Amino acid sequence: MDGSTIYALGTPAPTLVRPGALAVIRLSGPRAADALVFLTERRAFERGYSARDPALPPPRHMALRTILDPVTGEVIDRGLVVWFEAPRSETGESMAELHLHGGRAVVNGTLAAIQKLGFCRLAEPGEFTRRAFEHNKLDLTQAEAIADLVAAETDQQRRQALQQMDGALHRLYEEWRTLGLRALAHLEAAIDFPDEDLPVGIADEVRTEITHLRSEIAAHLEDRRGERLREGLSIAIIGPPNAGKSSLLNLLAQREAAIVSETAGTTRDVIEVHLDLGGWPVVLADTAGLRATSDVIEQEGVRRAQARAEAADLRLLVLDATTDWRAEMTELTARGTRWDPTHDIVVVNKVDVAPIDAAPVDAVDVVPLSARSGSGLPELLVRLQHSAGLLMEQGAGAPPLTRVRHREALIEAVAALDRALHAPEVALAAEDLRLAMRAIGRITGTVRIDELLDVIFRDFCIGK
Ligand SMILES: Nc1nc2c(c(=O)[nH]1)N(C=O)[C@@H](CNc1ccc(C(=O)N[C@@H](CCC(=O)O)C(=O)O)cc1)CN2
Ligand SMILES: Nc1nc2c(ncn2[C@@H]2O[C@H](COP(=O)(O)OP(=O)(O)OP(=O)(O)O)[C@@H](O)[C@H]2O)c(=O)[nH]1
Ligand SMILES: [Mg+2]
Repeated sequence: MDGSTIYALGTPAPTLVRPGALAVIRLSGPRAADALVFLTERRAFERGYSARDPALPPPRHMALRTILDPVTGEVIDRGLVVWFEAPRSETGESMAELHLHGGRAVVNGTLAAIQKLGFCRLAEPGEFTRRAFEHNKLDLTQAEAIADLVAAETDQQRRQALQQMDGALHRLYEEWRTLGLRALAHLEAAIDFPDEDLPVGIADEVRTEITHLRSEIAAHLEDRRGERLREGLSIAIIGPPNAGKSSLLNLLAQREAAIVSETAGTTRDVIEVHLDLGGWPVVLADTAGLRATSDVIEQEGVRRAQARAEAADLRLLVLDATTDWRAEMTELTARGTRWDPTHDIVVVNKVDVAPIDAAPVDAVDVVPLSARSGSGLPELLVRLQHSAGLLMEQGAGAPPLTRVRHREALIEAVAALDRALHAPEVALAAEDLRLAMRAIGRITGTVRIDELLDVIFRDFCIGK
């Protein structure tokens, strides 16, 4: 950190067409209070400023002030201001906030006025949060949770981000580090005070500790719910050509996202729409109808459809009630594509023209639907939410893994623990255990790597 005082607009930049009602500018750093006084008190420059200056409201109390250009004295706005005295602030530094009217001229005029002070600079993306990290207000998993909270589009994403912001992952990973460091201390004791009567290699009780730690981390790595929740549950709509897959996508998306036509083989590319399914974020993909074809472009479409069906968390098989859909269903669910009967769903479409008997087929439930009239949609939504819940629901247990960055570090930790368990010498086991703990420490930031911090905070928005 460079001891500078930084500033940024914390609300969206006002545009000509869309000014905000309000705009908030935040400052952080040793001269935040100076800036606030110089921006609100005409004679501050002349009389010399002190922390007792009446222009400065008591910490954490909002006050109404006239915002002035510090050089010309011109009035820019009349707004509310707050001062947070270090270390009781979001960043742990002295901070000031200006709550302004949201117009372009007001915001740009105030930003220019702050620049004119000569002792503040524009914040880089994520720099406020980074300073909070530097002042131990939060660890890296909590900083990442702030970015997730800002990006959260559904209730469930918000809940997960809040849990992580509250330190759930921080506590879990620090607990593992503590366990590992304890085992390491035992190993080091064995190196320092070798027991001549004992065989070389790690003692049984340390082995048990490491094995236990390894299995906890491995179980955490198995769990994909947290990542799914951040990225969205991937649902693939698949089925034979002309069954109404694109019609169903449009119905669920409530817009004409995909082209619908009576020609079989209309959809070739994968078409994605993002939905909020009762709090679960979903990426719904329409795909090309699955059939053997000599059309090269359609063949590529079928290949993409199959790849998406394979990769998806959940498949929605759409069949055409006016055809021999039972045979089609047996064929597609039994072979051809990946099929998971616990949460994948079969939809039989066009029941407006060909009503069906909705009894299960080969013990698989079918959902009758008319994408045209919308009948059957409520039942389908219930089924979809149920399946999403099965795939995503998190119990009261340990918090789930949420990021590839964490996953990669934990995979590295497990590999190092495995090496430690098989090490021929205690000293080598200790070194591997140390590497495992370093990998976990990188997740929380306890083990600090500057390049990593740059990468993490670069993805934040400016002003966060
Ligand atoms: N106006 C405004 N609203 C905002 C923010 C902000 O910076 N300004 N936030 C920006 O992220 C979020 C709130 N986050 C905050 C986190 C910590 C502190 C803070 O003052 N912490 C002190 C005191 C804690 C206490 O009194 O309990 C500290 O940690 O020492 C303030 C805001 C959302 N809303
Ligand atoms: N009667 C009736 N027709 C429907 C229904 N849903 C879709 N259709 C019609 O079926 C035809 C095919 O619909 P699409 O949604 O394009 O079918 P698709 O499965 O995406 O077809 P491909 O992209 O070619 O694989 C269109 O003419 C639709 O209007 C329905 O519920 N009832
Ligand atoms: Mg289609």
